[in-house]
Amino acid sequence: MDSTGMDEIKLIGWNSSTTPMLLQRSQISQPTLLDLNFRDLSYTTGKGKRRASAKTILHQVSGTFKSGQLIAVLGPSGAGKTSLMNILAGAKKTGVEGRVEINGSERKLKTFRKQSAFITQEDHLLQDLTVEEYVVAAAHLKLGNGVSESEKKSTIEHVMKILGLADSRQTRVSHLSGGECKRLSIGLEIINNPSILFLDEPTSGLDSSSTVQCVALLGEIARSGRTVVTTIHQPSSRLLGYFDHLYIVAGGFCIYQGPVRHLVPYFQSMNLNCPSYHNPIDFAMDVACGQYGNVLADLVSGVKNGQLNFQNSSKPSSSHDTQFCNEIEDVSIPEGRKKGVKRQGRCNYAAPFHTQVIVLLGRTWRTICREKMLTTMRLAAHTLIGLLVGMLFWFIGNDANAILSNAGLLFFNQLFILFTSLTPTVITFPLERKVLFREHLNHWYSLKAYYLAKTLADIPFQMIFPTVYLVIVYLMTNQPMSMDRFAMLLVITICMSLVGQGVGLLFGAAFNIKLAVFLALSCLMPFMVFSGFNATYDSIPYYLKGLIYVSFFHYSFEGSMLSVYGFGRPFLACSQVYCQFRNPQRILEEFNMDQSSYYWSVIGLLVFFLVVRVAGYFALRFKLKNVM
Ligand SMILES: Nc1ncnc2c1ncn2[C@@H]1O[C@H](COP(=O)(O)OP(=O)(O)OP(=O)(O)O)[C@@H](O)[C@H]1O
Repeated sequence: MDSTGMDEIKLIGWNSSTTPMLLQRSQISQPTLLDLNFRDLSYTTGKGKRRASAKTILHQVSGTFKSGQLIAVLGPSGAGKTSLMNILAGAKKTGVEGRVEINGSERKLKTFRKQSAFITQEDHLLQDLTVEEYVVAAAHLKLGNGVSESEKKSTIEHVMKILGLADSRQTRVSHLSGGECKRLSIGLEIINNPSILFLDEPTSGLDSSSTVQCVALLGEIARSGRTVVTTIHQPSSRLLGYFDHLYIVAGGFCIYQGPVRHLVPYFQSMNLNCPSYHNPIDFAMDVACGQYGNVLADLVSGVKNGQLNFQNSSKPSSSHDTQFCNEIEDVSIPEGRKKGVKRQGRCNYAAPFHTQVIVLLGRTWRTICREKMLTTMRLAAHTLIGLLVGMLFWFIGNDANAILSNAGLLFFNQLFILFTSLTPTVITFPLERKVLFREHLNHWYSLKAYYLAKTLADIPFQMIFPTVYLVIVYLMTNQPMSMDRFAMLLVITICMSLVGQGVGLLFGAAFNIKLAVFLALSCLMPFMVFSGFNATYDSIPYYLKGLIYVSFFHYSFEGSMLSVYGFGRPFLACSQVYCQFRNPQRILEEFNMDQSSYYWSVIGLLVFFLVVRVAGYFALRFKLKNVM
């Protein structure tokens, strides 16, 4: 490519309506040339803890995938294609043995993640962003501050044109078709010019025309020097022509590796003749499924389980010794190509930490604001429940005869705020986690940046909803008309909301939706019992007294009571002949709170907020390390 970037490559726009277009090469078309070589890869599930259930999915398979090639990984269902793909992409590490090399040297996973991209079968995308917003955010995160704004802009335009998404730039992801979602997923990953692209079933769910265009596009991406590895289910004969290299897996073994055109001769060399006018892949799948007898062992040894690359000779022979196969060449980069290879830099993210946080913050805010249904429902719930509670406890706040009811109201407030902040998070986060996993795996941003942005983005919403609720309830129940007391109660309520959201995040990070909802709600019960409302400190058995200090309900209830009855509040009104609790100090004594400090309650809640946030971060980190 010339330095002005004016070389042209022919790329096919994906829309069936568009004709092949000539697009200028930009920086996205000059990747580092990387050959991928793997030796004796085995993958066993259920190892260690559950030895009885251990299952070997891949059996010492080897192979070589070269740059500039479009490689299809094929095989019957359950053969181990996805497992192989996950391992090669670095998305699966547990239970894996063997060696993966890049240009002849052992793969360093951190560096490799920067050089490669993995597009999973399901498109885990944020549904409420538009195509343009998604691509712009990806460009800022993946190209970093080293690339000028104008370059980023031209790259964004280029990617959108290549993928035929220019007309859908203002369309939200939730409204895109399956094919458009797939194109977007590919576009987001090629924006920073990765050298190796892994795609798991990129054509699943696409119609035949979109499938051809998808594979043609992948072929063009490969031609520009990238190594493109994709799993695919039974490609048609027409589709087969786009692939350079086939890697066929059956029962966790490699039964063929080599060029597409040599597949039939390879089977012939094993006395397996593909019927005329038969799709060779259909034939290969039938063979792999055992429909032509027990020939898998011969096929596996024919290519030495992937160590050999089958090359047809001009004279077919029935023998299947190595005369038909070339030992896989040394994959270290030829001298001539080394010049074009960029130095593999230190493994850090393209964008600095603060840029990652700013971009993620903007993206998260947009998403939250656009989740109109959820946001409206939350606002409506806080308003309606506030009104209902206000009517139920109408004007009891200054009535010395309704002390227990008022204490119950203060306890309920905290309970309500906790659940309304916890539930949306615990339900939505397991889904959002998949987006995080995909983007983090593809080296978009660090987990720390994501987590900080997530925490900051949620804070305004955790403040607004409790404020709406509290204003309504406070006024309708006639709590003391003092700005200071209202502010103190509001601080406690917002802290409780933040704790609730943190608990939701912790459980949402660690478990799937069903388990997260069940466990989060169950685990809250003991905290609730030790709030000080249901049982006072004096009434709790001595060996359980310590638990009151680890209950954040205790701090929120105590802080609420002190806000309303503490700080020298004057005597309450009495509507009866005699009221036992006219003196607010007596009320606090009754609840064992006369010696308590409001400030310790706030500190207690803030400590909980920090603890659950940090625990949530480590739960995510653990998941990221172990799910992969
Ligand atoms: N974590 C796991 N625990 C137990 N078995 C597993 C696990 N992961 C994969 N397997 C099994 O390993 C085999 C290969 O799975 P894999 O998803 O790699 O197959 P595949 O070739 O991609 O199949 P398909 O084409 O149907 O997607 C399957 O039998 C699957 O049930």
